[in-house]
Amino acid sequence: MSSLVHSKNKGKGRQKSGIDYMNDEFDWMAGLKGRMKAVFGIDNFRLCQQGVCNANMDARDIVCVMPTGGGKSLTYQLPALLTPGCTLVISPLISLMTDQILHLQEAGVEAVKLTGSTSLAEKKEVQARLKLQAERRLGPEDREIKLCYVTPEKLAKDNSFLSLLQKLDSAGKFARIVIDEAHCVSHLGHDFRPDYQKLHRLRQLFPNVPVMALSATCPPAVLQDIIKTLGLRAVVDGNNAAAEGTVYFSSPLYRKNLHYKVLPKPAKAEDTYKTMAKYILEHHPNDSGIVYCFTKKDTETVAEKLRECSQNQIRTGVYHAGVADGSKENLHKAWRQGTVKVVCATIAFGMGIDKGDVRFVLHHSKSLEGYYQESGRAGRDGRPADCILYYRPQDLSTIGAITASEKDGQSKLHAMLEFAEDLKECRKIQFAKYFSHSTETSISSWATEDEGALDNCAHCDNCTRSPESFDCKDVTLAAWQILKITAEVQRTRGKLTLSMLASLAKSAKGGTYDVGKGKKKEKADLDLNVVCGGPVELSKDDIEHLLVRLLIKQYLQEEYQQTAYQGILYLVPGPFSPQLIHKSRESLLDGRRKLEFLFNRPFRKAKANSKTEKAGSSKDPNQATIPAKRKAPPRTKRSKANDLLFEDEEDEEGILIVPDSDDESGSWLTNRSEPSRRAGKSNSHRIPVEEMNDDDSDEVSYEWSHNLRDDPPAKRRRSDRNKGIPRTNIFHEGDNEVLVLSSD
Ligand SMILES: Nc1ncnc2c1ncn2[C@@H]1O[C@H](COP(=O)(O)OP(=O)(O)OP(=O)(O)O)[C@@H](O)[C@H]1O
Repeated sequence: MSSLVHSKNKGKGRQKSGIDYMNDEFDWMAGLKGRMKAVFGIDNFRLCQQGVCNANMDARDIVCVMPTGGGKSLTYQLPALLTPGCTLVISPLISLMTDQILHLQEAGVEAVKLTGSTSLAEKKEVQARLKLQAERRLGPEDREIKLCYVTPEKLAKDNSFLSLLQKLDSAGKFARIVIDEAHCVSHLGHDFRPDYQKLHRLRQLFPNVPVMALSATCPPAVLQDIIKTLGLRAVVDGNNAAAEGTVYFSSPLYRKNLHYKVLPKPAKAEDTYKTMAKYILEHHPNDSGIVYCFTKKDTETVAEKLRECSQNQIRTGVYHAGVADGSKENLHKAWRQGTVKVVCATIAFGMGIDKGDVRFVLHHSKSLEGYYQESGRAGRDGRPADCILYYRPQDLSTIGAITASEKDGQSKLHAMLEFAEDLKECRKIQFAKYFSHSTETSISSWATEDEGALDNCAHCDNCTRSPESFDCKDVTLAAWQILKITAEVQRTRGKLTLSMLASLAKSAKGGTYDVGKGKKKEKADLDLNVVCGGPVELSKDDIEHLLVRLLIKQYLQEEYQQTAYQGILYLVPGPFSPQLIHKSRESLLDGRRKLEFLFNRPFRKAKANSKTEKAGSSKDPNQATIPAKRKAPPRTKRSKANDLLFEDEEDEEGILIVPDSDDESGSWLTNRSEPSRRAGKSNSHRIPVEEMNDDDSDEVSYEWSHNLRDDPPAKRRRSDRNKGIPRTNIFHEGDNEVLVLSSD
């Protein structure tokens, strides 16, 4: 063990079978709690913090997995104050360190950082202080450096710094090595960093200095990789730990105070800015928040537009990798002081950003991983916060083109679309299912002390959605028509984007579309009466949502084409298309087999209202987003068996019948016409699909009230025997039900 004098095994936490580090009877507990209150202003430990602090005080090697914003920092910062010597914290991002150090210095803790961009003078000063510490030559006025933050790159390259650490170790002044974001060690993790792999040297150089690895995401394979790379011993349970081994702690991944919602994204960018500004002014006029954007340019545009749309009431700032370091630090300060309220940022802003009172995070995400991760920046003080995902079906085309070349980009986008299209299943359960599948993290990680992983959260948009706000529609015929159209377009070597396909399917008789490429491009006619017996009798919004659902269910699939200027995503018949398309129109109508999805129920607004829309109109889907009261309705414990064992029914002829329980679609876009009005407009002539315009005199919108709703009647579905579609199984892991998603 470390040459430091630790209170090892002095406490009363040692049980017969092992040490229960969650116990509060350790000798150091009063000291920990006193400093926690005095320095950090925190009264009580949360999640597994107490156990981790105890194991830390006991000089154990530790792996701690806690959700983003859970409070990992306290688990090493607090013990560092009560342990002689300096704790080394390896952290991947300079913004992360800057933020942490600002906090610590404000609290009167001696914390420093050494990175590639540290000035020579500062570096010399820090090293001189550490040297004095190592040589035990600190004067009565000198204060020990308690926490020294470094980047892995710095550690890998700077041998003189390593030698200084060795001196500290020899003097018993090297308290601990903390590796933050430890999943970066593993090439199996989503954020592998080569310099993290070099950290294996630390155990060789400092065999007696305890190591602590922290992460918010650590599936079993990544955990094994971390243990191996860092040279740690096998893990032992923090509640019942053997005297040897790496003490392992984990906390539920679900944070109750985060309210997840998917909101409709208007078709036009200008309208999206207005929608966001309105949302902020109505629900969070004085709160801090983050708007995550895709590109650096977007961050600047959004920041400017939010200011503009709110007549400068929303004070915005910009953060992305291209912002100069000095400006970043200024932004951090302004944000923390509240002179900037809303940061418009790329994902570069986030890791380690520790501002407790972020009350909302707005996303336009391309993956559930991103949405979940970035949502973690909200509500770190434990108070309620909103995590909004803006979505519209056309995101498939725009985001799909961006992610087409990314590893797993398509499957991640599909998962995100499925999440966004879902009007019924609790968001927490959706996350739990998705992450247990995609990261092989046990689904029990989503259980809290009082709630099972598969219990409804009772406060997300789907849990609070009014049953009057959506309809279940039989779209068997519409789906058949769409597939007929795509088959015909494919036969003639044409291509249609989601928007073009929706317009074409909706046009009264048909339209034209492009066939061929470049100079050989020509127009082809498509007569809907001939191809599929007429136009699809759904609104264009509903058709767009239906297209996404058909894509998710593999009746359609994407075809990506890269031009000199841009990537374009087309929709073409998918692997399951033949199952539906070979039916005759008449046989679809016999009612025996149905394809049903949920759609948001539209309501009609008078045009005058839409133009002079007043803040607070309860009918506006973008306004009634927050339940009037945060009070969660009595938790409805769904029957897990009923909840989870939905399986796609497959009739004897092989058509998938999708029950409404989890295959729903919603139509959220505003400013669109209804079928009847649209039909009246374009009967007489054919127009190219790109030119079709669905503007109409009345505005159709959708109710967006999130009232308490009854649980949907559970339906059972048989297994989808088609390749690639996950199946669900449940078994028990301890007291928890474990859901396993597998593909045939
Ligand atoms: N026991 C507690 N009670 C109340 N607030 C706490 C507690 N522990 C930590 N916090 C606060 O929670 C916030 C998040 O803590 P922290 O930055 O350590 O999260 P984290 O787990 O490191 O998240 P990330 O993975 O994003 O870095 C901080 O503002 C911190 O002060």
